[in-house]
Amino acid sequence: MTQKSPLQKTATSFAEESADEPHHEGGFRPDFDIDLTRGGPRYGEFIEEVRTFMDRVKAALPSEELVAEVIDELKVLNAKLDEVAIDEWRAPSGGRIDLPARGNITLPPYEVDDAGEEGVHARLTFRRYHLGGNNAAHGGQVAVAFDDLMGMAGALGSKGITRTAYLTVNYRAITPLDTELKLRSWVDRMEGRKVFLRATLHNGETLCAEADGLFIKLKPGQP
Ligand SMILES: CCCCCCCCCCCC(=O)SCCNC(=O)CCNC(=O)[C@H](O)C(C)(C)COP(=O)(O)OP(=O)(O)OC[C@H]1O[C@@H](n2cnc3c(N)ncnc32)[C@H](O)[C@@H]1OP(=O)(O)O
Repeated sequence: MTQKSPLQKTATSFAEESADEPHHEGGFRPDFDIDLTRGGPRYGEFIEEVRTFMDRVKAALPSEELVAEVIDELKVLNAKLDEVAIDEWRAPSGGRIDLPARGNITLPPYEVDDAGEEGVHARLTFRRYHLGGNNAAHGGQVAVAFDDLMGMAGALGSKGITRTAYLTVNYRAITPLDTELKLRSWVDRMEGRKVFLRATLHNGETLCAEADGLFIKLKPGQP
């Protein structure tokens, strides 16, 4: 890979700065610049197909026969993937920071435009599998996006590994599906291990939701 994304650049410098600290076996480990070749060059395409599958499942009215057929095919695929299951630290899903949402299938697919101590700017699109009702994103999915991208801003802003203590989301307007939205998250202030964060989610000029959260910097070894 010749060009690094903003998140890769920041994660690399974060990992370098953390290199002298005691190895952290708890929380989220700071070794972000790990092998981005895991899963191979088509891993992102694989994750995208999984997301498309979830969209199709959410939208489908399948016949009894089609349900049976899909079950049989899924059983074959699940058995193949079960053979290559590995621990969370080495699985590419969630660790491929070169891919949308780090290749994590449970996150709404986002692209980070800018990430650093000042905060994170990302674009994300909720889609059919995130449906709450009437073409709007499920509020829990909005909270997932805030949690992850505020956690990222918290980690980069505090140069530490943080966990969410509380997260308050205010839903201001419908969050549409299949629309590119902008999420911004930033550290508001820090008090010792307490990292207070804020975030906004916009559809153009419309504020869809905003959040404030407290993330706690973990002590070495803390789960
Ligand atoms: C580059 C790639 C990046 C990649 C970035 C990837 C980002 C992923 C982000 C995902 C983040 C998550 O979802 S994390 C998963 C969801 N969260 C969790 O499971 C956390 C569960 N809770 C816990 O583990 C714990 O309660 C902690 C760690 C949050 C805090 O425990 P602790 O470490 O023992 O700290 P504790 O002494 O209790 O509290 C420290 C201070 O915070 C205050 N405090 C603690 N909790 C609260 C609270 N809910 N509300 C108010 N205040 C609180 C205390 O009063 C105290 O204040 P004072 O007396 O000092 O004033």
